[in-house]
Amino acid sequence: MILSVKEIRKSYGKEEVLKGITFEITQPQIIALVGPNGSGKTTLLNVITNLLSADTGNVTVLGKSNKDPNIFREISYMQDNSVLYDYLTGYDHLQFIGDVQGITKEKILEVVNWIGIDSYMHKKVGKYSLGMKQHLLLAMAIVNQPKLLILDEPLNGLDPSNAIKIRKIMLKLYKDGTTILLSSHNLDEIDRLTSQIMFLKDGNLIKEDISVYEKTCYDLSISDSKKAKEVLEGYEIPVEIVDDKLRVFKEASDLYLVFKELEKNKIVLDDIQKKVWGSEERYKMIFGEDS
Ligand SMILES: Nc1ncnc2c1ncn2[C@@H]1O[C@H](COP(=O)(O)OP(=O)(O)OP(=O)(O)O)[C@@H](O)[C@H]1O
Repeated sequence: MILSVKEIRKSYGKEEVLKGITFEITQPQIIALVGPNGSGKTTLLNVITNLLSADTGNVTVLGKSNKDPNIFREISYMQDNSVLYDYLTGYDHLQFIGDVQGITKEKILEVVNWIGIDSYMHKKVGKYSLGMKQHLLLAMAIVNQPKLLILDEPLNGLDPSNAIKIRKIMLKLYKDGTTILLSSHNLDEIDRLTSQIMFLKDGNLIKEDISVYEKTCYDLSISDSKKAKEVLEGYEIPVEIVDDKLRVFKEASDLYLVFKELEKNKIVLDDIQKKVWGSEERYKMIFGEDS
């Protein structure tokens, strides 16, 4: 078991932000935590890493309670840049982690090189751009070669080429066996990283593997969406009713069976629209178009 989160509840005053969050990560994977501003993503990540106490519930990380400080030898948490000290250099930050965790200078320099912060690691952080700070935070998070890497908005403030670079680094870490749990508002980047998404809505998690929806889908305007849904689900064709239309998650070449079944059941097809499907569409369905 990599991560087990059970029945976590957390309130600030009267506002209950997390209403009994439960999930498990059993296999190495990349998993994204997605939700509107203020939905509780940072609160949940802070509870998982024990920076914040939950009101009820418990968390175990790699078989140990998250209250055990030794877990930070095997996991890392990349928070926002408020954890950085302006008057220290990037290298000072890394060296401090190295000293606490017994990481060699060679290993630190290897990570510095890989993340590409060598040219400015001896400058004071107060002079860094937002993107430079994000790179340093990532270097600090991976220098201990964590088995579980938790990242709060790692792509925040990155231009497209740096977002691509950080994505490649995350994919390489995953390939080498690191499990990554990240929160992000950048749904396009998430689609390139993973299909495993946890949507945080009204204090509850909706956990989905969006790859089951395929990458394209078709919205069919038909005479009886409800009946068509029943019929097609009998053939294990993934469908959903959206605004009275029937959304079919199939490639064009597989639609023949759909049309055949509609005809057989005397369901009239008026219109068909192709849609490209990704986490953004799923987000809009869960939170509404305007969120
Ligand atoms: N220390 C605190 N005291 C009181 N309320 C807080 C505190 N921290 C967070 N909140 C409230 O809890 C809710 C969730 O905040 P949180 O920062 O976890 O959301 P988030 O999903 O990470 O938001 P964002 O996407 O904007 O970073 C918000 O309504 C916020 O105002």
